[in-house]
Amino acid sequence: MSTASLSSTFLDRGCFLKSEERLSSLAKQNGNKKYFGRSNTLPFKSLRVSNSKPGQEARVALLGASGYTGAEIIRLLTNHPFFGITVMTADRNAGKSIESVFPHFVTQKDLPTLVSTSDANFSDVDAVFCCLPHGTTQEIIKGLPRRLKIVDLSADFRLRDISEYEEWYGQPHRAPNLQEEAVYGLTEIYREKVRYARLVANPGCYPTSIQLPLIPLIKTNLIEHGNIIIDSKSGVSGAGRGAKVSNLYTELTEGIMSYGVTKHRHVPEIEQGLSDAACSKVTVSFTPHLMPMSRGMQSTIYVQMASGVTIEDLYHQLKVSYENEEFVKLLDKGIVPRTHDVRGSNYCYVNVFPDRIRGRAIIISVIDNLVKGASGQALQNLNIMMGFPERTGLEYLPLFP
Ligand SMILES: NC(=O)C1=CN([C@@H]2O[C@H](COP(=O)(O)OP(=O)(O)OC[C@H]3O[C@@H](n4cnc5c(N)ncnc54)[C@H](OP(=O)(O)O)[C@@H]3O)[C@@H](O)[C@H]2O)C=CC1
Ligand SMILES: CC(=O)N[C@@H](CCC(=O)OP(=O)(O)O)C(=O)O
Repeated sequence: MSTASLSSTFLDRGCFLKSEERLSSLAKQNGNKKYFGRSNTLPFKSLRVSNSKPGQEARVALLGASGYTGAEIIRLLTNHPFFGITVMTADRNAGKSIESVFPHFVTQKDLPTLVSTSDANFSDVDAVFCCLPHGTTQEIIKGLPRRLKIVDLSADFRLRDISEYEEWYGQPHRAPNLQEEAVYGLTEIYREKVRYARLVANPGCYPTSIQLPLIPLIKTNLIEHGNIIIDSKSGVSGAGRGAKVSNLYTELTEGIMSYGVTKHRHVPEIEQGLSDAACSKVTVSFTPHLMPMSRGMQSTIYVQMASGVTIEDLYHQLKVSYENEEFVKLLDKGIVPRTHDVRGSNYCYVNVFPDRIRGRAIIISVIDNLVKGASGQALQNLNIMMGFPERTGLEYLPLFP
């Protein structure tokens, strides 16, 4: 596909802000291949594209670079032609080089040394990925210069209702004014709001895997709103890199563990998104499980179809909703989505199956919790906020097996 035809595809889809001339010149600088067209770059192959020197296009600060989602953003940005990382922060690991924390970055010699967040200098920064634990993030983001575009991966700005945040997260909200301007970054659903946002609250991994298939079906009244049962499973990287007894190999291997039963903090986030789609309050039964795998997430969702609706209607609606989307794929009928098939990629694979109980359907959705469930979607959002094509730096095929 030519540069011109690809860029007009982006224009048609409303995913593109730069002028054609600028795109062509940027494409030329990159040998016309890293940025345009589909790359077959293998996941985990660490490449630094020729013009991605820090400062050349957009300068990024990465807060929480020594955590799992921070590392995943570094990996994705090594293949991004327009972002350079100028600041990286850590807490216990402040003062270290990134390769001493993550030896898989040994080839990335031009990454900055980790500093503590309080020592970070934002004068050479245009945008921030905030990969810090929830609860610490509001204070830190409140202190950042207002000219910065921010994508926050924590849960601190996801719930519009401050009292709901305080109830589910057990602490006062420390930046209620910023909450008002935060845009919820489930990209495929809120793309136009993301485009003009200064602060994006990146969705949780479970809510991403659940809302992507359910929102189109709820919006079109194809499923009952009062009878949604969600069973989700996550790889252990979803819990972060911090040491916890419950994440020890011995506690996890050869077993499955339900947790947060009846009270997981993603419930209000899921219900907020589904209620918005329904224009009325939607409640769900949701149980997450920890699986003995490092990354990957599956949500199996049991729904009651509305009166007169068939499985064909559900399939057709998902097809129509996502046929022009790069990162959400409805599989062919009968094909079961597997976490293996999206590993290391920004894809969400979905399918819908008729239950043997008349009138019910089973939806299966898979993502990589660290990519579409966190860092990949965060980059997708920042690309849009900065006017770069949405899939830049995200064109990784899944790593299989
Ligand atoms: N893991 C996942 O799949 C997903 C995670 N998220 C969210 O993204 C955020 C980051 O998650 P993840 O990368 O997994 O977490 P990690 O625990 O792996 O990393 C946390 C990072 O924050 C730093 N940090 C910890 N405490 C503080 C503090 N008080 N002040 C400043 N920095 C601090 C850590 O530094 P150091 O290591 O040096 O101590 C580390 O760099 C969390 O809010 C998480 O809930 C969202 C979706 C999915
Ligand atoms: C396996 C595991 O522990 N997963 C995390 C969710 C990861 C995520 O999406 O977290 P945030 O909402 O904080 O961004 C959990 O259940 O709390």
